[in-house]
Amino acid sequence: MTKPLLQVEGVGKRFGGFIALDGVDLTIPAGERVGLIGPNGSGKSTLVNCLSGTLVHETGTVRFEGRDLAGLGPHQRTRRGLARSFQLPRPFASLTIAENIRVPLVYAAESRRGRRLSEPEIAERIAEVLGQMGLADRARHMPCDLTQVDMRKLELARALAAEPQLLIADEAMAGLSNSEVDEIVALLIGLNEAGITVVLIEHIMRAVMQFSQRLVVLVSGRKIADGAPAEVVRHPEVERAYLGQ
Ligand SMILES: Nc1ncnc2c1ncn2[C@@H]1O[C@H](COP(=O)(O)OP(=O)(O)OP(=O)(O)O)[C@@H](O)[C@H]1O
Repeated sequence: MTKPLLQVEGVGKRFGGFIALDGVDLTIPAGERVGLIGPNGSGKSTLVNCLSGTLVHETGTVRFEGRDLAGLGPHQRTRRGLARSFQLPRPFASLTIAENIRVPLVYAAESRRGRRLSEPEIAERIAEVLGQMGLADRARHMPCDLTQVDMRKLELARALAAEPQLLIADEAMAGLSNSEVDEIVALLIGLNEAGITVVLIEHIMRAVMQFSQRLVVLVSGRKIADGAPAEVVRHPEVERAYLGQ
């Protein structure tokens, strides 16, 4: 069996008396494309925040490449190879698209590679990331000039610039047209084929089914299904959660 890249065991998180995550277990082998779904408020973003270090969970462990991430903040986790993109893109508004890529590149990728990158290497890598995300002709633009779909691509590009092994894409497609959704799905599949393990959190089921090799379902902070997408969507508890029966 492929060695797990991410191992989540018994992760629990409360907000006051409210249980947002209730003992979630999740193992993700390197190379997989995983969809994480669940109704609104089921705990998806809370789980991602616990994995990426923006929230501290009260119970359980998160291991990445076998190492416990307890005590590590978001930036340290990014440097270890776990990157995420945000539901609401947060580019540096006063920097060009290329400069927006440069920041995580210098901060995280240099640390991951264990050496400083030369200016030509940085320029080459920025061009590569922008090319991968279909933003090559936007390098000198400002974020405010981008369309919504290009803004989503920039958000993914910034995560990608850190050269992650695991990319968690949190609702990268909300509000996009069908063809734009297809474009983002194709980009994410491309990243996976280039060797990055990708977890997609998404409400657009067509995109989830197109993308996922495996589907994980959270309901009320509990994992209720985990397996082949076609089987998981037929799971009675999943149908109940989505149809509200
Ligand atoms: N900082 C917080 N303080 C209090 N409650 C919170 C906080 N963050 C999340 N919650 C609650 O925890 C529950 C899970 O929220 P979460 O955002 O993880 O759900 P989600 O599955 O990502 O939802 P959505 O699909 O709508 O983004 C919700 O009931 C939410 O109101």
